[in-house]
Amino acid sequence: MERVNQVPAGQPILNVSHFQKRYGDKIAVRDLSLVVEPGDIYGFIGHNGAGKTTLIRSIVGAQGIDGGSIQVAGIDVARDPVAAKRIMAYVPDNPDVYEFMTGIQYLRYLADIFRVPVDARSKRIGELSERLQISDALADPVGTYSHGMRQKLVIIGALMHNPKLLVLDEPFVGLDPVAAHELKQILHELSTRGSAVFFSSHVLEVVEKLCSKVAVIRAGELVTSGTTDEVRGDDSLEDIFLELVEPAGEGGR
Ligand SMILES: Nc1ncnc2c1ncn2[C@@H]1O[C@H](COP(=O)(O)OP(=O)(O)OP(=O)(O)O)[C@@H](O)[C@H]1O
Repeated sequence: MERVNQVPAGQPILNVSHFQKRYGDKIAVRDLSLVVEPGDIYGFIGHNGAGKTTLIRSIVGAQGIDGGSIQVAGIDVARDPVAAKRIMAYVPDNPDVYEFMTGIQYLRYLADIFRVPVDARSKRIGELSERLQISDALADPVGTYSHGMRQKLVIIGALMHNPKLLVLDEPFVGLDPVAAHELKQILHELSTRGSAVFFSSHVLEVVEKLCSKVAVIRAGELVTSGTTDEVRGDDSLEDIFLELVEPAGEGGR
């Protein structure tokens, strides 16, 4: 993967400002602000139902925004959704893929949507499918794939157009240890090329090791964010998480 077009100096890759989202009468996320810079690998953690998927779906434009704003490399996702989608990629928590396509058809389909030239797409598909050990299955229909194989396919598809911002919802769920290791390497490489990664996870050890920055959400509100070192201080991320998300006698769910 070549280096992505540079984001103008001083411009964050992701700027979430006073974001709010409601479902009916219920406010799922309120007044949430965070900034992701080029090169960041940003971990987003919180209890079940805290609001992680809600924010992620609004960042990638899979659902709307009820308050505040979200900008990707300076592009407002609500005002210019197509331009914003062109420079980011989304790996959802449930890798639902067109079952009637083969793996390679799905990847070529995505490459067409994102206008990836034929030589570049072949190179990326070859390299990534080898690394994630799925090359042999690319000729098979997606309907025959396991959950982990679909997850790998969706990850490769997300990397097809070399996104400036890669957003992943629980990306390590269902991946075997080799694939999880490769994915960590791939995310790291993406960040060193000037892109940014934002992902939710319940696997705090991975977040602690991989992420340069972390944010903790509790019941729809951000409780802390910053560099991983700042957030955890002298403790483990797990200790901090339990302290922030489950205060004594409350539980936070
Ligand atoms: N489509 C929806 N309609 C109504 N309520 C919803 C909808 N989607 C999410 N919610 C509610 O919004 C809140 C936040 O949900 P969200 O899926 O964002 O949490 P999460 O942090 O991703 O949880 P998990 O770790 O379990 O995936 C929850 O109370 C959930 O019940």
